Amino acid sequence: MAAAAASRAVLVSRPVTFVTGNAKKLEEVKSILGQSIPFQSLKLDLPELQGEPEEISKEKARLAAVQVNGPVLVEDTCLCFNALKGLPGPYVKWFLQKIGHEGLNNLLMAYEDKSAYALCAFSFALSPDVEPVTFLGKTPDGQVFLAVVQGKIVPARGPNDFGWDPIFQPDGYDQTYAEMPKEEKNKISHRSRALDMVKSHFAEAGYNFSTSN
Ligand SMILES: O=P(O)(O)OP(=O)(O)OP(=O)(O)OC[C@H]1O[C@@H](n2cnc3c(O)ncnc32)[C@H](O)[C@@H]1O
Ligand SMILES: [Mg+2]
Repeated sequence: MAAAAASRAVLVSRPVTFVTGNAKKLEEVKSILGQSIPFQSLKLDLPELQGEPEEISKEKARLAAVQVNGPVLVEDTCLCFNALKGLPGPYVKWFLQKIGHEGLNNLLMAYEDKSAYALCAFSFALSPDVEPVTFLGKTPDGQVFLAVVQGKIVPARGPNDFGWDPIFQPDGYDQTYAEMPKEEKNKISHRSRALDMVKSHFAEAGYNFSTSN
């Protein structure tokens, strides 16, 4: 496999830039990718767009690629409540800011079903002129998203240092994301599942990115 990829290596004269305004995302991406994909980062507050996760993520990549004028990686994260047909989804940032962990729990008060899923939609654009690729791992019928972790919404437990981590308990675990050691979250998270697809795509495409500008 490695030999096949190497034989059709595509040399890219610029490094990949991961664009985000969120320091915690960056920390996780760094620790999940390790040395597997060398990248640089740029702190930019991209617009909070509306729509389906895939479209939001793609549009973020288009906007970021124009700013960077080179290869970019971005992601958009959603927290989706099944009882609310997927909301707050991509709008969770505002919900969290306005009503907090307790408010998010209260949204589900009227429902027996507390199940939820975390989804990370990464997009990669090779340049501003190339249509971005999005990594959701969707099956042809659109039902299965590989970049998803199923779980449930619980009253907040654990350190409050990253978003909605204290209220999301993944299926099969008795700890919330916030209670888990970071390495454990990074092994099983929506972000690491999505990054597995990014890594495979880069390997298949044979990209060999420059490490300096
Ligand atoms: O600049 P970008 O990359 O867009 O960063 P952001 O903070 O605006 O992030 P999103 O638009 O993707 O909004 C997702 C919201 O979910 C939060 N979030 C993202 N990943 C998370 C994770 O793994 N655990 C808990 N909260 C997370 C994040 O802090 C936001 O409030
Ligand atoms: Mg954002």
